[in-house]
Order: sequence, then C-alpha cells, then structure tokens
Amino acid sequence: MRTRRRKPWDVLQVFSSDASQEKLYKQAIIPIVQEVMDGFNCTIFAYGQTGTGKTYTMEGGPRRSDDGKSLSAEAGVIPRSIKQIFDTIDASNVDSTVKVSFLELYNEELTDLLSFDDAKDDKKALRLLEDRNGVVVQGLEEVVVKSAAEIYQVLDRGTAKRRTAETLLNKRSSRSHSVFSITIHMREVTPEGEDVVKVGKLHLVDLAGSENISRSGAKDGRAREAGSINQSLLTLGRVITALVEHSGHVPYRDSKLTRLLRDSLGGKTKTCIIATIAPTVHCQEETISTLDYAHRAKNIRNRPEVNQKISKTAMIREMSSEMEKLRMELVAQREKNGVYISVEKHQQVQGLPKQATSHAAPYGASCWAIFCRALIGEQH
Ligand SMILES: Nc1ncnc2c1ncn2[C@@H]1O[C@H](COP(=O)(O)OP(=O)(O)OP(=O)(O)O)[C@@H](O)[C@H]1O
Repeated sequence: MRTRRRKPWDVLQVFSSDASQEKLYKQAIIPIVQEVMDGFNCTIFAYGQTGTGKTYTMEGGPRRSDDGKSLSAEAGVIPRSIKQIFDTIDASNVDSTVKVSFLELYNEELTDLLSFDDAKDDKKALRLLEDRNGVVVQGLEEVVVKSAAEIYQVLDRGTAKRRTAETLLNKRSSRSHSVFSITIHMREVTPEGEDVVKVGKLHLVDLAGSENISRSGAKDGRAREAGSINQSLLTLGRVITALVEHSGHVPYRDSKLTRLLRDSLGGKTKTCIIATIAPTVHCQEETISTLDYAHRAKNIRNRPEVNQKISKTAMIREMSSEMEKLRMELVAQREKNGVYISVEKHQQVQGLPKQATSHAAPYGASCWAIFCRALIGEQH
C-alpha cells in the first residue's frame, strides 16, 4: 500500500491498548468534571469505528467491584464521573441536587432511555424544541439521584434499553448514538449573604460506529439504519467543517444529533473528543478518517462561559413565570380558544429585541481537547 507523508495529528495524549480505565480517567477526564463542578457545561464525545471501544470507554465493564460498593477496574467514564461528582459534593458538604437523563438517537428518532412509560417495551419518542435557553428535549425524564450507587441502577436500566444489532465487526455493536447528561445544582452563599445556585452540566456522548456500510456488513433494512447513522455523523462532520472554515451557515438543523449538541459545537461548552482507533493495517483507512475528523474539530473556537449563578429570588420568579405560562397554555387548550403565547414569545415573533440574559465574558481560546485511545486485538 502506498503511504503518503502527512502532518502528525495534534492530540493531547494517546492511550495504548493496555492503558487502564483509571489512567484514561485520571489524565483526560478528572479536570473536565472539576470544571463542571465549577459551573461550566462540558461535553465528552467518544468517536470512532465500530468495535474500537467507545462504549467500553464511556460505560466500561462491570461497574461495581466484588464488595458491591467501590468501582471496578473496568468502570468507564460515566460511572467514574458520577463517583467524582458525589465525592466532591460529600467533601465540600454543599447542598446539591444531581439530576440525570439518558437518551438515544436511532434512525433520527429520539428515545428516552429512562422513561417509565414504556409498558410492553414501547420506548417513548421525544421531540426537540427550541426555547429561549436553546434546544430542549420535550418530555425528557430527568431523574434526581441521591448517591453514586443510585445512578448505577439508572444507568443499568438505560443501557439495557439501547438498541443493538449484530454486524460482522462487532457482535454487540451499538447502532445508535447515546447521550447521558448529568446536571448539578449547587447552593452557595455569596459574601453578601445571598443564596445563589450554581449549575454545571456534563454530556457524555457515545456515538455510533463511524465506518462505512459495506465494511461493517450491514445489509437491507440495516443498511438504511447505517445510512441514517452516517447521515448524523455526516452532518456532524459538515458542522465541524463550517465552524473551522467560519462559513456563514452552519448546518446544525440538518440532523437531530447536531441540533441536540449545538451548544457543544462552537458554543459555550468545553468539549472533549476521545477518538477510538484500531491501529491495524486492515483498519488504516478508518483510523486515518477518525483522526482527521477529531483533529479538525480541534480548530473550532468555543466560547465557554460559567453558567450564571441564579439567586433564590430569581429562581422562584422564573419558576412562577413558567408555572403561569403552563397554566395559561392549559386554559387555552381546555377552552379550545386558541394558543397562549407569552409576551416574550410574542415580541420574538414580532421581531422586537429580546432582553440580554448573559453577561459573562467569552473565552478567547479554543476549548476542545482531543485524546486518542487505541485498541489492538479486537478487530477481525
Ligand atoms: N481498552 C480495552 N480493553 C479491553 N477491552 C476492550 C477495550 N476496548 C474495547 N474493549 C472490548 O472490545 C469490544 C468492543 O468494544 P465496544 O463495544 O466498546 O466498541 P464500540 O466502539 O462501542 O462499538 P460500537 O460502535 O459498535 O458501539 C467489547 O467487548 C469491549 O469490552
């Protein structure tokens, strides 16, 4: 095979096949979770060819050790982040609430992996809506958890529901994208004695396999499925290109994945990609494509901002206005006399300027961290 001379890929660190889950977590993820606790929104993507260890990196093997309490050596980024979050909360004795949600994107359809409404295993389909704070997933279940151990049960429930299908490359290959989100509300008292709430958010994204359809052996109905998965990844690639090249139009709206993760792509979030590869000759093409993809993303300039701290009074005011809006919507629906539109929404529709809501100064530098994890021996 002819090899081209090319520039090296700019990744922060390469983890070899025998690097432990603990090593990857300590060196790549701990600082990110710390930033979440400081009030930032952060996103970690696992991106790569099927069977190269994305799910292993994010979820890992058995989450608890034999004693049933501590983490097993195989535990991945999700359980380790959860443990770090609760350890930090316990050590600082801060009054906090931790909420999690878990969704799946499969064939451009969003599903709540934590919904209880799914008698007979019918997964609840979700819709994406735009509101003044960005994109929201309508009706997504947010589960309040009180301890790390409780989150493991939630995670187990969700992972069991993820759709999987067999391909030649990986028998239990996940054909869907999944997003596990953790939101932490932390109560603080300012030097002036005012009660405020600091919010941090962490999205942990396990993307579907990036390989092409013929290589993975997907056929017939499954080819359609693979096509749709590639459509989402293709749009993700186009969004990255548009952001890197500063194009006027960024095609976020072309796929649900990019709509959903819009803020993590050129937005206010700090973003990390773990590119998983199988460095064998057989997978050379995919490896190059994965590393090119991740490398390009590094040139995106994010503008991370600490989430604004919300005072108790402001929070109560916001919740009251939300309740009032819902009440008016309900009345309008019951009386079937039209649709209730809030003053703010009406002004938006009329093209009147919206009141500014954020005052934080934007960061200058790119906030993308790229890591690479290699897996040897699992590919065929
Ligand atoms: N670093 C590793 N050490 C040990 N085993 C690993 C490692 N990475 C992956 N594996 C194993 O390799 C197999 C494939 O990994 P995994 O399911 O995580 O791949 P994937 O990239 O998520 O695939 P898909 O795209 O189909 O979801 C699994 O059996 C997993 O346990």
